[in-house]
Amino acid sequence: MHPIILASASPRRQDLLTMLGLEFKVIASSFEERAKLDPAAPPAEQVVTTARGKAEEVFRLTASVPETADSLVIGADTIVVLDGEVLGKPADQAEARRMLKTLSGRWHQVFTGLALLHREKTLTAYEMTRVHFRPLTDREIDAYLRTGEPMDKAGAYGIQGLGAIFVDRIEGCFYNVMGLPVPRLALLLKEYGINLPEVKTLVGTGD
Ligand SMILES: Cc1cn([C@H]2C[C@H](O)[C@@H](COP(=O)(O)OP(=O)(O)OP(=O)(O)O)O2)c(=O)[nH]c1=O
Repeated sequence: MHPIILASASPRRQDLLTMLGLEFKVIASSFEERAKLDPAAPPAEQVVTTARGKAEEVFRLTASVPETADSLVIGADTIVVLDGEVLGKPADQAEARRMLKTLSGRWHQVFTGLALLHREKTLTAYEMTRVHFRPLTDREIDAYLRTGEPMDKAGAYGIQGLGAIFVDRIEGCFYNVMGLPVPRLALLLKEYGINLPEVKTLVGTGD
């Protein structure tokens, strides 16, 4: 099995790969995320381009070293999109407050792009999840900001954390919002011969 390298500093992404029972190393990518992006490009293209950029930067390091030349490098990128506006990680509290106010009481989309780079094959994909926030009061937003949770997350919220109290509807993959579309990633990993444990259906197998 190819050694897996996660090109991400995101603790959520590390948690999700661990949840899948995968062994992997982490080499964070310092790829300049948004600098080179065409802001008019479709969100799916933006997250795939950025995920690929993150993975490529790490792949260049690992591919040139014999011990890691057979590695499979995984890059990911998550953005929140509302009315066509991309909400990345907030620059400061003021921007986080503005993001949460615009998300309040409305549907938005979360896109995560994936890039899997191996010397023999590169695969990319993206997933989109629709998330609805109930209306938020300014007091709730300020209290949430004081927790610090918004600051390292696209759209200034963490659905897997306290941000869960804002979400009253979701359509699509939950883990995609958190930063890794797990079902889609499992399908891509099969293309590299990495088959996550077969989950036997308990009904009707008899064993
Ligand atoms: C919407 C949402 C985003 N996020 C996180 C996932 C990502 O870590 C972050 C989006 O920023 P990213 O740029 O995708 O990732 P990152 O900077 O955290 O890590 P790296 O670039 O090294 O891979 O927002 C949540 O944890 N929960 C959520 O509900």
